[in-house]
Amino acid sequence: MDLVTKKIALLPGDGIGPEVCRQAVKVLDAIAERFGHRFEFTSHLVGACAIDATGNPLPDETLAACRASDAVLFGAIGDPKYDNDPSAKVRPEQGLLRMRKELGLFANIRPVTAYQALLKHSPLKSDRIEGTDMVIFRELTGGIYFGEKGRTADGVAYDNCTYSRPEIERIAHLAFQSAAGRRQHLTLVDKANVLETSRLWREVVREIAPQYPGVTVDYLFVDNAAMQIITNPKQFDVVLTENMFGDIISDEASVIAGSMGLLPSASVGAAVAVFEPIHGSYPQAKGKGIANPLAAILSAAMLLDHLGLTAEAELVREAVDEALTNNILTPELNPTAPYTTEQVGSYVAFWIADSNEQQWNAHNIAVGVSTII
Ligand SMILES: NC(=O)C1=CN([C@@H]2O[C@H](COP(=O)(O)OP(=O)(O)OC[C@H]3O[C@@H](n4cnc5c(N)ncnc54)[C@H](O)[C@@H]3O)[C@@H](O)[C@H]2O)C=CC1
Ligand SMILES: CC(C)CC(=O)C(=O)O
Ligand SMILES: [Mg+2]
Repeated sequence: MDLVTKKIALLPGDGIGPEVCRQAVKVLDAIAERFGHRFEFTSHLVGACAIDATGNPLPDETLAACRASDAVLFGAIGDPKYDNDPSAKVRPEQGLLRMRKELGLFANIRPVTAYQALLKHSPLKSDRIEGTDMVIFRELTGGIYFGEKGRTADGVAYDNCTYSRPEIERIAHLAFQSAAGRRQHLTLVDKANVLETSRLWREVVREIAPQYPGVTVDYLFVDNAAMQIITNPKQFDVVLTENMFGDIISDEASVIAGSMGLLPSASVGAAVAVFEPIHGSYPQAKGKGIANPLAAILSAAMLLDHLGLTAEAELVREAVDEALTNNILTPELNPTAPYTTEQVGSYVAFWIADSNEQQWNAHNIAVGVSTII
């Protein structure tokens, strides 16, 4: 692979967003150093910090910077002062939703893996989850999150859910293509026994299926899917679903990996792609050094894949596996001998920088290297 120069827009956001983003940048810097690439980072406001500074959760400058970049790395947005004020008209989440809409990020791809080294930490039985390897394709710019919403004169609240054929078709094709390159199995999760939008999803997916003759298609109601994802996750390969169902079942699926701090995602569409952990701003953890940075780091690996840097992405994943295997884990996974957000990031970065030299003691590296890198 030739050496590359890439512009990466960083949108760290709120809460733990900046802490986990910092670790992902450290890891990308280690990749650049090792392979001779150049990643040019610029940082921009989004979410509550953007409201505080400008009154707008997605300033024009931020959107322009995303459009001018080769890729975007996003942390998380959200702040309790808005979560606890239902009457707030301007909210951090509007920044994230508008960014997705403006950049046309119609597909959010969320891989879920049961890591061998973490099976023992899972609240789920190992034999149920061992070998799980699924990817959730969540529609990201339609459905109830984007429908007309409001209150009527007599105080009734409403959120409309709409989907058009083209909105379903474009993500369904991506999901089918993914399934065709994996285990040839696609499950559409919907609520077609009740919702008209879900019936349209089934109709469209049924029409498209013959274009992918090798792929077996299953249809599952979302309530049933929520149960089966936990009790029998190995049956799933590619899961295709609408915006809100995908949001909910992917948080649930993070229990299979072991933590919300482990699930990365890629949001893709027509133009620039955004890479973001699936978790939120976890405000209770802000500044405490307890947030798991691996979801952000694995999102950076997806970013590398997207840029065509597959060997580099693979090295990041190897380094993460190494951290998991050596118990270099934040407290939600390792409460008795936890490492900090920064130590976990440093361990991964150090392993990338020096993975041919594996003589060192894992603990010393994680503790010592944080002052070096
Ligand atoms: N993409 C985004 O920016 C998202 C933003 N939000 C916003 O985040 C704020 C907090 O929302 P919550 O519902 O509490 O969701 P959250 O994802 O921030 O946290 C939920 C729970 O997941 C765990 N968790 C999350 N990230 C973790 C990490 N990196 N390491 C270890 N454990 C982790 C913690 O137990 C936490 O209590 C809200 O303002 C919400 O609107 C929520 C989800 C996504
Ligand atoms: C603002 C929310 C839709 C964010 C969220 O929960 C997510 O994208 O997973
Ligand atoms: Mg969510």
